[in-house]
Amino acid sequence: MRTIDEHRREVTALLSTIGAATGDGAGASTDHRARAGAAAESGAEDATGAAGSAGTADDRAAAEDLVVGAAELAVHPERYSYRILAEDVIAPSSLPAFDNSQMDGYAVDSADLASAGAGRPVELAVARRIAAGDSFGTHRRRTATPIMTGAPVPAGADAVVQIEKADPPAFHPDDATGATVTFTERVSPGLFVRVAGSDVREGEVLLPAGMVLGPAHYGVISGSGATSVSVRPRVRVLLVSTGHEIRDPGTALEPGQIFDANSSALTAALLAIGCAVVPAPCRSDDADDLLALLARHAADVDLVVTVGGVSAGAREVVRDALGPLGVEFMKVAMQPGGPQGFGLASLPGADGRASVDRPVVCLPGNPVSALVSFEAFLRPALLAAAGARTTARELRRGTVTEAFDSPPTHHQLRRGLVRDDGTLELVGGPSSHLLHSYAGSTVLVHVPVGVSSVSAGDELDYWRIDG
Ligand SMILES: Nc1nc2c(c(=O)[nH]1)N[C@H]1C(S)=C(S)[C@@H](COP(=O)(O)OP(=O)(O)OC[C@H]3O[C@@H](n4cnc5c(N)ncnc54)[C@H](O)[C@@H]3O)O[C@H]1N2
Ligand code: MOO
Repeated sequence: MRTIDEHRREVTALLSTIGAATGDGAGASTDHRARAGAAAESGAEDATGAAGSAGTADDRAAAEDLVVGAAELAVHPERYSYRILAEDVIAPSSLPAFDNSQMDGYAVDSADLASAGAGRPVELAVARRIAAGDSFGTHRRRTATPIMTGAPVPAGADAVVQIEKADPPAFHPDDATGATVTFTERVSPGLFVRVAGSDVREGEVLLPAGMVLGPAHYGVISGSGATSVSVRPRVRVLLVSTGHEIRDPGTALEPGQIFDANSSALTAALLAIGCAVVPAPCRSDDADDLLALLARHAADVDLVVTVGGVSAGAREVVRDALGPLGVEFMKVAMQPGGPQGFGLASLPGADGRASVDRPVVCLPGNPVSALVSFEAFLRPALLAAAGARTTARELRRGTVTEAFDSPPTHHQLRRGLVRDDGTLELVGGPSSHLLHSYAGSTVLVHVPVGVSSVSAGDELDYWRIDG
């Protein structure tokens, strides 16, 4: 039996072949594949070796150009979710681009206020007002220049005094003549001046390759004046949930049949990390039916994920169909999610076309097992394959609120919630059919191998699953 870490490493190594292994070119558009070296370049674990085994991957684009702008984001939101930078973005300009005021107030030369203090007011003549958007002005000594937040600090001024600290503590009207203002505090040079380049300098790395783009990233891209960035193509996943008992929600069930939960759950999980998903359930336990389904779709995807049909039943459609084609099945010392399979499979082509090699990952069919397996293996491996800088969820430690048993031969992943006081509350039992309990959870709590009982107050690792 293998450990969670061993299995994750092997699945990660397999998925690092995405692009390289799909070297037949069938159905591939050149701008839609990750290149062979992509995962290796981004530091994916064990990415060497397996990558580069097929020669035609280099002619596939490793990146797509993504136009960045509010209108595009609003009109095509699907293009912008979970995009991963293909290369470093270099800052085309400094941020801020020029020295500007952090406050509404008066730009001054700090030397003019050197003698100011309580009972020692310094009175300055009020100069012409500068607003945000005005061009660079010049500041004369022994004056105070009214300046608004974001306006360029005029040459000759080196500090800004907030309007609240001035006397009077409000701006004079535009048309006031001969106005003066009084200050009773010294100021240090640089006070409330946002210096050009203090956030990022022109030519520096604005965002590194592998960054997953979110609101602040899109903002800083636009704020620096860039209009597009280079992102990784989405990894295309064929999702095959299996079982002759599963039916589409909305249809009538015969006795013994159940609605398909896994297709929706795994599609959502894959979309959430930026994959393009082709859901194609196989409602049959016949290996030939599954192979025919794979033949129809495999050439158009980078990865096949199956769900169900991997345990020890009399007919296990996934084992039966894919075992002979190169997929290995094994048990991981994890509960739920014990039975697993993966491998590079030589899949039949449609309509007599040549077979295609595709990485295949086989998850167990119990819905909680499938989602936990996604969390433990598929998610990190796919993120590495897609070139993400961070592939692992952040591990935290928390104190559990109740005692429970755990199988000492297995890692156990229990579902739970983090209470307001930071303690961990378990949700539902350990069984892998309890999908409703999973839906009410925000964390997975890890009980390591070797632990047979946990007491209230014990500390365990956990990670969030709600983001
Ligand atoms: N004799 C043994 N039996 C089982 C073992 C074992 O080691 N020896 N392992 C158990 C464990 S652990 C798991 S997990 C499951 C894995 O089974 P399969 O991957 O073969 O999955 P299925 O048998 O197809 O389904 C299991 C369970 O989940 C339900 N299911 C399947 N697909 C869906 C779906 N799309 N939506 C909702 N529910 C689904 C299915 O009806 C079954 O109840 O095997 C144990 N057995
Ligand atoms: O290990 Mo299974 O995945 O409990 O249901």
